[in-house]
Amino acid sequence: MKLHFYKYQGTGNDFVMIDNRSLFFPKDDVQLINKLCDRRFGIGADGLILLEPSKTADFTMVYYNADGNEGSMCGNGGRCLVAFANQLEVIKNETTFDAVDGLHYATINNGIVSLKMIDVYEISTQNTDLFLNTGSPHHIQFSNNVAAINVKELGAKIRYGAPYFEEGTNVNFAEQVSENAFKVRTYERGVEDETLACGTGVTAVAIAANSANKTSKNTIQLEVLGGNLEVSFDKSENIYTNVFLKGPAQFVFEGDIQI
Ligand SMILES: N[C@@H](CCC[C@H](N)C(=O)O)C(=O)O
Repeated sequence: MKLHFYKYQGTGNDFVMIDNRSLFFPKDDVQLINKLCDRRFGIGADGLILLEPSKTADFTMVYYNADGNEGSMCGNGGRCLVAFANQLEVIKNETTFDAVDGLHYATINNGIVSLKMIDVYEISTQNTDLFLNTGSPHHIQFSNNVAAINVKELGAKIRYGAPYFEEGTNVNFAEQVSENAFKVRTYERGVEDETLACGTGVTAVAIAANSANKTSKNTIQLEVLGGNLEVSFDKSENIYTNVFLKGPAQFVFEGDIQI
């Protein structure tokens, strides 16, 4: 059987997209999803996303990590899915869609997607590091030189270590470059490697930086290996609301693969 797919990327975080409005895709086939994401034996991607119907919104996002397992929220994947829904003419320039962490509002203008993320109520500290959930769990370590870090090695050590163990976390290393700008490198759970960008990760870094008084700004620029993202939010009594993740989301190619 041939499977028609679309490939998208957002600041180098790349995704296989499937139009699953007819619900034909075998969602429990972990091996198949893992193979489709494999960069040698498949299409190659950090994750796979199904666009499905929704009873309450314009569409539903179902996200799988490259290892084939269903993941938590993916910020860059969500932004790419909005661009995909726009390409399929499911939406125009504005949408609300369903995802694993609830409803998301988004807009798309000239390839730039702005995606509303969940509110953040809780930020915990572990020595000098921070942990918070922006739809996916994120550990954040601030550093003076992220270029010098072995992200795969140190990221894996933190991801599998206490207090995360098997369930794990994504791990972000962040370096402040100005009052409102940070460089970020991320180890992604489920990819089990460094990716070129992570949307929920840079969202977590922006909020953590504000919470740790590294910046008083509420619009933060994030430089990742695959490009630039922007995160903005409102803050009141240590609660972060109206959190938006903004940046490019681009169609790369489409094709058929034998499965
Ligand atoms: N790349 C994603 C994060 C994906 C979620 C993650 N790997 C997990 O399930 O923990 C993003 O852009 O947010």
